[in-house]
Amino acid sequence: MALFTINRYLGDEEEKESTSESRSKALLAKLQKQAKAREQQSLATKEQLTVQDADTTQITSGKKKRKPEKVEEEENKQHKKKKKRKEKEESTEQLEDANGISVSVEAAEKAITGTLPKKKKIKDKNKAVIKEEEQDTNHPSEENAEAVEETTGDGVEAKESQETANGHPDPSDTEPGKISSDNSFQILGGYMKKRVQKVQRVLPKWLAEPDMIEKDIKSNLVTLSDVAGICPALQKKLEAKGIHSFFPVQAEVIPAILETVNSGLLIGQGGYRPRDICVSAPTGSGKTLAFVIPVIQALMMRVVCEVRALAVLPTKELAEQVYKVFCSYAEGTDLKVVMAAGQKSFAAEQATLTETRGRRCRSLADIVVATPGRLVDHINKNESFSLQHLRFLIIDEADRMIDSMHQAWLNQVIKAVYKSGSGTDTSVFKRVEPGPITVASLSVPQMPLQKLLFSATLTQNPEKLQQLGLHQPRLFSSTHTSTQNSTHTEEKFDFPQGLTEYYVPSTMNKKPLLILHFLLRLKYKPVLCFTNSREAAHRLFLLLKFYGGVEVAEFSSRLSPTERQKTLKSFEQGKIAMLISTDAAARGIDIKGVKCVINYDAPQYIRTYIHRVGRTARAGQAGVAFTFLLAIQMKRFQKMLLNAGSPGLQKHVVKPQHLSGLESRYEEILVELGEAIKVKAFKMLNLLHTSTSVTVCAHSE
Ligand SMILES: Nc1ncnc2c1ncn2[C@@H]1O[C@H](COP(=O)(O)OP(=O)(O)OP(=O)(O)O)[C@@H](O)[C@H]1O
Repeated sequence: MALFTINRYLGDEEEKESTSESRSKALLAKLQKQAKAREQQSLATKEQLTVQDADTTQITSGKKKRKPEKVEEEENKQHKKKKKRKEKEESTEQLEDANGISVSVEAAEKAITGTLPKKKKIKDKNKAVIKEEEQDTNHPSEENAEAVEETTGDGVEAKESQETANGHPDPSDTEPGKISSDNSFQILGGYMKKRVQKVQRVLPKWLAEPDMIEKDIKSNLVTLSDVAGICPALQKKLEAKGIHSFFPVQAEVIPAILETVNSGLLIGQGGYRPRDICVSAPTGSGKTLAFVIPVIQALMMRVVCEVRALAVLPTKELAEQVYKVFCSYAEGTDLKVVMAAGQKSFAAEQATLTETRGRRCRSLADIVVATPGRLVDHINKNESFSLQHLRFLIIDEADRMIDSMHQAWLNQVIKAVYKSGSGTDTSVFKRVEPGPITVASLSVPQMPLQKLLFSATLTQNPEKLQQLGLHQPRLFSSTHTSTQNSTHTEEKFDFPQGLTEYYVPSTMNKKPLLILHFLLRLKYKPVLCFTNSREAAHRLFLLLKFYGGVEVAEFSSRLSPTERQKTLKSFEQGKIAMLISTDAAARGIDIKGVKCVINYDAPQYIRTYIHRVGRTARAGQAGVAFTFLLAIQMKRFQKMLLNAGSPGLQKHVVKPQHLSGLESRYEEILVELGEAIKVKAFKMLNLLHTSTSVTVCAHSE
């Protein structure tokens, strides 16, 4: 007895037949029937074609009835012209034939192939009809001319072939804008201008629906004990440093990170890899503590010293700032924090990172704070530097760090993290670069690497974020981006609550007087003033220094890292009334007590603006920002701020009489400055000349 019966469906008729022979017979009969039907159909079509060719006038009149009067008139005019042209052509053709001087293309083709092309055959038939009619009437009517035109050419042929192929009329005949008054060719596209449909912006769910962070710091403080998971020792330390409650971003993000280490550092919650965390919160909202506290809390019970947390920042100054915060909270624990940002020589940094005794290397750091360049140097040149136990990768100023991805620093870090992934290691420290989840990949738990991203202007561009290779990211944000009706491409950002923004209409010549007015007459000190280039910062610094009256300093790449460090310290201590800086101090720098930011040169990009003005109004405090705008910059700047979600930009007009008192001294200063620059340039030239001649002498010796 057969175990299985396979039934094949062969149609209703076949189902009735039981034997295979009868089934195939039935199938054959069916196929024959179909073939016969098709034969008959094609015969009928041929007959129809002949009838149509013979009686073109009838078809034309039938078609004509369907056309509106205006179209008909237009067509008649066109056809009259064409008819005349055709008659002319035909007469020349006939003449040429009669004289035997020229041979037409069709005749040549016929001579070669023995047949005429299909289209030409129809055309010839029609020509014959015209000739007959001409013989009859000697004056062809407009109707006849139209009939000739309508039945000749591709229009009819295409229509017929379409009808026979599909069994439906050609839709191009019924579509407006596609009917050609001249059917000798077929128009494929319409003339109508169509509005291009805007593409709806669709964000991934994690970006579109973030965990919301309250914007108002002051009215949303959370007491330290209300945030779960922080040990009493750390709470004490916070209080000792004047932190009595957490800011909203800290109250949301700290528990979320601590939750991912509930089951220990080696595996994520429930054995799963923890989700990466992205935080987008305004400048000065306390993002640094939002990662420092949970990382210290998670690592403080560690037994072996290995690099478990790595914070990457774009500049030396920022790295140093974050390093100091880590150090202050790691104090009293076994944790060792090391900075690798190029402040010291490579060898000196290497000595603080690793130690080699005999053939054994060991890490001297639990937490490393680095800039991308130096980090890559240590990965490539320091063999003892290992990231194989890295648990947290913190990327601060994440949007800026994405822009520096061309340096491929992240790839190098990831490579170093999964370096030991040979597949033979079966310990819990085994690390294999995560791929698609399979039973095999889940069978051995491995220590996860979790990325923590922070920025005040985190990009919402999924394409850019994708470069970071995030794992099921979770976003904490104070701005909600609606996915509904969001066809615009502008990104919205959050501005600090205590910030008041002004623009000051100005001209190029008035800008130096304006800055003098703000510095000498208004009580906004200390002021942080931004220019768009280091040359501009230096010129302005010289001008204000020559003018005198207040202490000013410059901050740019013109200074060495040590000079910059000193300058920042003096500014923080209140020894400098105005710091003139390039965008080197625009991001992340936390200087307490900055009451006012002045954009001497208007920033070109919204992100630059947000970070610059974010140096004031920090930690829920109040602050003002002024931007000097030339008339030509006004419209674009206002639009840029409006699109970014600025709460309001106000106009601040400085009356000319306020500046007039400063003018005479300013003129004198310009002369003095010119002299000084000349002397300086002369000295520089002299110096250059001496050094060149010394070199030449040395070479000649
Ligand atoms: N809970 C808190 N209570 C009091 N002050 C705090 C608290 N948290 C942070 N601060 C202070 O707020 C200031 C700004 O914090 P932080 O530098 O972390 O801001 P940020 O969000 O990183 O800013 P930016 O985006 O500009 O880098 C710092 O001086 C910090 O000491």
